[in-house]
Amino acid sequence: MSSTPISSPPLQPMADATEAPLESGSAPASALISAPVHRPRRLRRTDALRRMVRETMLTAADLIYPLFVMEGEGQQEEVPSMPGCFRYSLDLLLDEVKAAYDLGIGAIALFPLIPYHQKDNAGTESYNPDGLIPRAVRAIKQAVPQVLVITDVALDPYSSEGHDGIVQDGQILNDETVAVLVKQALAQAEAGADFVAPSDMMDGRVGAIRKALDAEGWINVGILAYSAKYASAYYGPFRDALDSAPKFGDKKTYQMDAANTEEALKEVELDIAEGADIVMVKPALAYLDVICRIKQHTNLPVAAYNVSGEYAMVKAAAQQGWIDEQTVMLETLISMKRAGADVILTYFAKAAALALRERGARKNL
Ligand SMILES: NCc1[nH]cc(CCC(=O)O)c1CC(=O)O
Ligand SMILES: [Mg+2]
Repeated sequence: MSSTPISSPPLQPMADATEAPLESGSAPASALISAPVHRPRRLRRTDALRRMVRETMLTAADLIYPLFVMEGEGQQEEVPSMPGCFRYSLDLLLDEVKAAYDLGIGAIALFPLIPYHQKDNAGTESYNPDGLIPRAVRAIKQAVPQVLVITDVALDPYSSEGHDGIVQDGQILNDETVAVLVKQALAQAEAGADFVAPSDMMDGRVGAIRKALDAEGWINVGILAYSAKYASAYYGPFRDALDSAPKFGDKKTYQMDAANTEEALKEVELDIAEGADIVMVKPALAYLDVICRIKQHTNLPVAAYNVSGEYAMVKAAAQQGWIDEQTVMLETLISMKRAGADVILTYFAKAAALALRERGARKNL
């Protein structure tokens, strides 16, 4: 192709490359190029204009901050595969919750590191009323009463097998597990949890938990259901954090196949019928289409879990100097909101809230 010379206007000094002058050119110089009727670039000309027509917003109030808690005092341990992410002993956890709340993050989700000697096949420790999670919930509710406390309902951190259910002959028992999950949820409600979040993917657990909560008078304790939770390799760093990797096999007989969407809609429908208040898709980034479909399918708030492996990928690339961490983080989170998520669980919660504060409501991206 021969290059047609196009005369351009003389270069003007420009203060900010992201702002274009009102008159950036003359009429097309060549008869070969006809002037377009529509010029979408008009709406991208200045920052104020871009902000005005921006379709999606991310705010700290959208975020849930997942936190790892462990026994001890005055201790925090960085998770090696999640730089910048720590397991906290209870006292230090309170400082982290306060710091997050002060940044405008209204909700936290708790996950426990359980010492191996407290683990067994039935996850008995999961419903100990004086266990690590009930103690953490009480302490947080005392120190920062306004923060919404969400507790994870699943056996894996408590399971000697590293599975989300009771194991028998290499199988994960469903109904027997649900009976334990119900006890776990009740212990958490008793401790003061605002929401319980079953992440186990046993069938029928949302209905069983709702029924038990209501029977015990916890009518205002909500259920954030991990409805479409996929069997994903993106959970690796989380399992490092809690030392909860399966001791045998994988989780494919209860978590979903990565290739399925219709099944996600079915899972969501069931959880809604069973009494879920919020439905969740997990992981988020590789499943934006699923978030989008579910958002169109229900009027309930939809949550997305920006999981540990998604966090680790961004951190690792940023540490290499290959990407700009803050901008990629915000771009990633906004993609989840754009797909239809109302709420995002993310290990970036504090960093994102800080970045939004720094950049100001003015920018967002
Ligand atoms: N009930 C288990 C649970 N709850 C949350 C996560 C993963 C979260 C993350 O990767 O950030 C997992 C891991 C798993 O299913 O093995
Ligand atoms: Mg289900």
